[in-house]
Amino acid sequence: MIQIDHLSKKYLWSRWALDDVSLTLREGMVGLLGPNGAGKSTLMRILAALTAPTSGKATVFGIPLTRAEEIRRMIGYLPQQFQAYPGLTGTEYLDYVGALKGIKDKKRRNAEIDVLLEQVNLQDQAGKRVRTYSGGMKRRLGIAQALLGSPRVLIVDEPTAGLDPEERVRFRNLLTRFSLGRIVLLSTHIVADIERNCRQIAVLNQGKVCLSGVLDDLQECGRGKVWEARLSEREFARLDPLSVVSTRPAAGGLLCRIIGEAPPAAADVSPVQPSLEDGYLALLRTGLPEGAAGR
Ligand SMILES: Nc1ncnc2c1ncn2[C@@H]1O[C@H](COP(=O)(O)OP(=O)(O)OP(=O)(O)O)[C@@H](O)[C@H]1O
Repeated sequence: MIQIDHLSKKYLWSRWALDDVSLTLREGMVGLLGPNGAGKSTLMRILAALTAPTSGKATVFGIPLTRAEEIRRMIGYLPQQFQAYPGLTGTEYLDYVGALKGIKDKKRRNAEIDVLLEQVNLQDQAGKRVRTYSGGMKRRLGIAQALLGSPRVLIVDEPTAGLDPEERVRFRNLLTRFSLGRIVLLSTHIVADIERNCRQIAVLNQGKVCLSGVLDDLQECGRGKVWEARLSEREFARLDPLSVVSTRPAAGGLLCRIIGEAPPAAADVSPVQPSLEDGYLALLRTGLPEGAAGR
């Protein structure tokens, strides 16, 4: 379990990147959602013992962040801007990381690297230098280095950025398998990345936790706030653009999915079931529904 108590972080010349964050993260996949600048990467770097908080504390399986070496040995981390040495081959790079992670036995290291290369679908490129890899291939190498050594906690910062749809699905399945009996903390601003496979989610906005719970809690945030309206171009022009989730052409104008506390002013409007993404957008735009506390 990861226990986070009143963590705050302020960078020099910046507003609070994290503002009194308290969360309990349990075994399984945990999705950390939030818009750009919400504080996701900052929270992850703090939990990986790479940045110190300004105030507050956290423990990872009972070990406080102040025991940084122990924390780092327990955690696999894929940063948002992952870089590997360009002159090494994929295998050489993983071998180097494996040695750093304390896998001393060369045979064991090689065996683990072979399995990982296959899991991230890099086995055919493993002998080539990293400088020749595409962005998606580098990302997959980053995922492999984070999984190396089977850490008890895996922290992956926007891991699917730059992956094609097929690799995205492969990666999601890999993480789900890996999360059995471990904590996998995955940050994203793409709701589809956390659909189905996350047991727990937390939503950050402007450094604060605005929801901690399960996927249904997020979907509930959209209840009574999602509308489908057939609009003329003139009606559409009067809408707040931020309230429109999607539009498609329809007879006599546009069919729009709209988020708002009240239905849009239009003749042809009906309420619709919120999707998970609607719930997320409604939460960011209109806040928690009345009486909701998350868990
Ligand atoms: N090294 C830094 N120095 C100063 N300010 C920083 C630094 N790193 C992050 N910030 C600021 O802290 C806030 C949170 O940034 P952070 O990168 O943690 O957000 P994020 O949710 O990961 O965003 P994104 O989804 O865009 O990656 C932002 O306002 C950002 O500008």
